[in-house]
Amino acid sequence: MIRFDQVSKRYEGGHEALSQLSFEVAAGEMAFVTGHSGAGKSTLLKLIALIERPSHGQIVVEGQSLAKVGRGGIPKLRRRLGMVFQDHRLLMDRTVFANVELPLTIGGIAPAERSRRVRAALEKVGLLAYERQLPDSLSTGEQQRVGIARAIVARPAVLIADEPTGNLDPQLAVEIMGLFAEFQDIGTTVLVASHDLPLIKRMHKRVVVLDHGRLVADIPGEEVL
Ligand SMILES: Nc1ncnc2c1ncn2[C@@H]1O[C@H](COP(=O)(O)OP(=O)(O)OP(=O)(O)O)[C@@H](O)[C@H]1O
Repeated sequence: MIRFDQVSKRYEGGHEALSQLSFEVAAGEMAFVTGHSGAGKSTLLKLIALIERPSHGQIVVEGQSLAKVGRGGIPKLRRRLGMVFQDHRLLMDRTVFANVELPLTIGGIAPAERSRRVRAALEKVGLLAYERQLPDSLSTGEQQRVGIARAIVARPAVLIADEPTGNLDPQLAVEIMGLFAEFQDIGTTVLVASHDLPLIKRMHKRVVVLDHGRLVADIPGEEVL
């Protein structure tokens, strides 16, 4: 679960990127965050991942108040959190397998278990045949799927994604969103930032709308037509 309680964020020297934001995404729920460019979508996700800290208010992830997580506790929190970025941030000099394996290596998982889980994650995103390749030899969409495999390999309770389909063709974008919905089906809490309204509408999931850092609408999935 993810809970924001009266959260505001002001960047140093900047205006307020988020203003008194309150909402909750229940465990096992999937929701989209949308809004214009600069509305605060990325900021919201960065606060969940502790890439940024709020100026005011409280954020709780999986029952843990983030204000109580110090620098030293960040890796532990991130182990329960899968993160997908638009630019996927893969290590280009490592194989697909090694990229996906990374969170498990950091998490101290034994090699045999790591291999099993990496292959399961690659199979899930349809890339098992590419495990020995370098990311450069893959298409943009395939690289994005490697990023998703890396985000889910440690079976996080919460999956957050920032514009995960931003540079993909429409067909592939639909497939990627379908993958996120599958993770929700197995109990993962999923929060996806996207400005692709036609795609969001196809998914029939809850939509939280931001406008200049404020929550201006919260539409339940069954009302998303
Ligand atoms: N590191 C930063 N320092 C100062 N201001 C920032 C910083 N990051 C974001 N902002 C500002 O905060 C506001 C919200 O930005 P944010 O990136 O969260 O919006 P967004 O909805 O994700 O936009 P986009 O769709 O263009 O990615 C914007 O006005 C942006 O200029």
